[in-house]
Amino acid sequence: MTARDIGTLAQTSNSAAVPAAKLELRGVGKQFHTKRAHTQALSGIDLTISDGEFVSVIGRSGCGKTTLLRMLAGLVNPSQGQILVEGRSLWNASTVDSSVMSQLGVVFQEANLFPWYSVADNIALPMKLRGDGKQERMDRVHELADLVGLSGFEKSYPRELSGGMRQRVAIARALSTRPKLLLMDEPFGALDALTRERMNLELQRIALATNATVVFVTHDITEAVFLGDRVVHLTPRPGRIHRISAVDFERPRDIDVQTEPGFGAIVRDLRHALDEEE
Ligand SMILES: Nc1ncnc2c1ncn2[C@@H]1O[C@H](COP(=O)(O)OP(=O)(O)OP(=O)(O)O)[C@@H](O)[C@H]1O
Repeated sequence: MTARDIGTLAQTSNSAAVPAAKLELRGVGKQFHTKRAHTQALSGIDLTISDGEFVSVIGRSGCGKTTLLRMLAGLVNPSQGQILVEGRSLWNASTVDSSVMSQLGVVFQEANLFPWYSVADNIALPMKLRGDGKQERMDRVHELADLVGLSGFEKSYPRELSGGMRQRVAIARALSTRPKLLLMDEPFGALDALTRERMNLELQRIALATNATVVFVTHDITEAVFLGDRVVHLTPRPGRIHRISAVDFERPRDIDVQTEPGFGAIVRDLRHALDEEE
């Protein structure tokens, strides 16, 4: 057992055998103070996410979805509460624990690729930055290109790819260091409906193949329900968890699951809950 395992076990309530949750938020809140406004972006967020779980986050504009994800990604420090990744604190006051950070992969709405790097070099960049050798990087690039359906495009440049392909490069890059936790903020928001549907299927396949734990922010209720094991609905001012809906359909899910009455009922409930906020 490593020192880290011991630390993880020590921080669980039952040190006998219960492993720490993959991700745990305890009383997390965030205020922003600017010259013009004090905003309570999030308040009292309690959420426990288990290993391999896919959690979608939805809510109206301004309810704190991106702030939540940015805190999980180590980009914004919480004003209150604690974020634990496998029992280890991500933030120590305003300082982020880089050893916890290395377990995370992040994908934003924009693919944010380096235009002068090939697909392979974009995918391998996080590995290069942490000092992995060239052969290891090349092997991993081919493995990932295959996983995200980009085999044969390794030497292409971002400008030669479609929007969906660029997003797949971004996903491959985020997966390159084998993160245990994948954080995605509206990754398919800029794509057309059909491409988005295909990307949903791809992402589900990738999440199952890698057993990654995923936190996925979206405005799209159908996408949230299709992908999620649970859907967290945030309400604004301040951003709080309004409710959490479980989605129990078996995986892998086919797009046709969306026509099942049970699926429609979950979507309808969430839509009504969002409408009631008006
Ligand atoms: N850096 C910042 N400085 C000041 N206020 C901020 C900052 N970032 C976010 N906020 C405020 O915090 C609140 C939550 O913003 P956030 O971007 O997290 O919401 P969101 O749910 O992701 O919105 P959208 O769906 O429109 O992307 C908003 O009121 C926003 O104005």
